[in-house]
Amino acid sequence: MAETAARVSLEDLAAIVAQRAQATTETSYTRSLLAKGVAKCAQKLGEEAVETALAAVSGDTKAVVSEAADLLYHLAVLLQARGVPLDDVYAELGRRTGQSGLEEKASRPAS
Ligand SMILES: N=c1c2ncn([C@@H]3O[C@H](COP(=O)(O)OP(=O)(O)OP(=O)(O)O)[C@@H](O)[C@H]3O)c2ncn1[C@@H]1O[C@H](COP(=O)(O)O)[C@@H](O)[C@H]1O
Repeated sequence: MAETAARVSLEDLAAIVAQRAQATTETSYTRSLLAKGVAKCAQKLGEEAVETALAAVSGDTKAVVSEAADLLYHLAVLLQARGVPLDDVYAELGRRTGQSGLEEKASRPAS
């Protein structure tokens, strides 16, 4: 019988990325990506976002799951590269709870 892989949460992923940031570029994709700097990490995140969006409209549900996993991993790497704790993102999401997205949009300064 096939073994079921453990589930990995965003917190787990952030912890894995923080730990792999200490590895060598020879042994870790995470470390080698971080070594290329924030702009490269941001580019990878953008690519994965586009690939997730394309998968969503393609009708291939397995591809959506796979690309979304890539996207979350690259988000964790970008947050690590910028030194932004995942907890700060959670706090921001919490701050928005109870307010409709339409209210939030209306409260933004005019650009
Ligand atoms: N979740 C992931 C994960 N998702 C995607 N990827 C990598 O992200 C890359 C996706 O980018 P592409 O498809 O564009 O691949 P590519 O063309 O080779 O990428 P580039 O050369 O452009 O950087 C692939 O190399 C994937 O293997 C990941 N790499 C690592 N993790 C996690 O991080 C852990 C540590 O990995 P290492 O840092 O490599 O030890 C792993 O055990 C996983 O838990």
